Amino acid sequence: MRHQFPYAAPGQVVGLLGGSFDPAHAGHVHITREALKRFGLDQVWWLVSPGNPLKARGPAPLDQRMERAQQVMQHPRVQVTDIEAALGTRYTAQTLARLRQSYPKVRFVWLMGADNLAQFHLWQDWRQIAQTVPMGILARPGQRISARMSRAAALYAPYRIPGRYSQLLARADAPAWCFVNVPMHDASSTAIRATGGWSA
Ligand SMILES: Nc1ncnc2c1ncn2[C@@H]1O[C@H](COP(=O)(O)OP(=O)(O)OP(=O)(O)O)[C@@H](O)[C@H]1O
Ligand SMILES: O=C(O)c1ccc[n+]([C@@H]2O[C@H](COP(=O)([O-])O)[C@@H](O)[C@H]2O)c1
Repeated sequence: MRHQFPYAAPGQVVGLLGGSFDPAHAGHVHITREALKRFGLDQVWWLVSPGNPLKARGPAPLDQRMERAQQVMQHPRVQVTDIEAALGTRYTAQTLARLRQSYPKVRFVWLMGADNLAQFHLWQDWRQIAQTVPMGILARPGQRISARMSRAAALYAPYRIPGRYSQLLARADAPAWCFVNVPMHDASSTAIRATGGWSA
């Protein structure tokens, strides 16, 4: 398997969008483009996961998900990577620790959809993640309330940057997070799998 470690210049701000991408879809592309703009990011790297530790069902093979993701996401400032397979990490806290070691002069921002903020307190070392990297949260249909009411949102409420100041997130010291009410896109991998979308 070919592993890819992208280049980032010292001082650049890189958004990380981790996901199963099983398969990648227009919703992923939409939030990536919005994140680049709203958080003033230099780049976004997709981290195509070897397998979400909280999902019982294994995803499609990584090579297949990488290939589809590369077809779907084409933008000069976005890289589709299998960094976690290369590092041998599955837990985000471990991935972030390794990336910060490998790219000491790069600022990372963790990106996720609102559904993942709602579940964030179930992740391994979630407080450590929140205290290490700024987090940019993007609206997702049906998830606004559960995200805002979540345990992580409550614990880190004093550190929330209002959406209208989203450009400040990347340069803020963690903990810092920002929920942006971007126009919503209702694509989901579950819906695509249910309609046999992998064969499309
Ligand atoms: N339509 C969308 N709007 C906002 N965020 C999204 C959207 N689709 C995916 N995301 C976010 O992108 C990241 C990767 O998502 P993932 O690959 O799990 O896709 P998914 O559509 O949520 O998949 P599944 O339905 O299998 O759970 C997650 O942070 C998720 O919240
Ligand atoms: O580290 C964890 O405990 C953890 C638990 C659940 C999900 N994640 C990460 O969250 C990202 C989104 O996962 P998914 O399956 O919802 O696309 C992906 O990078 C996963 O590795 C991480």
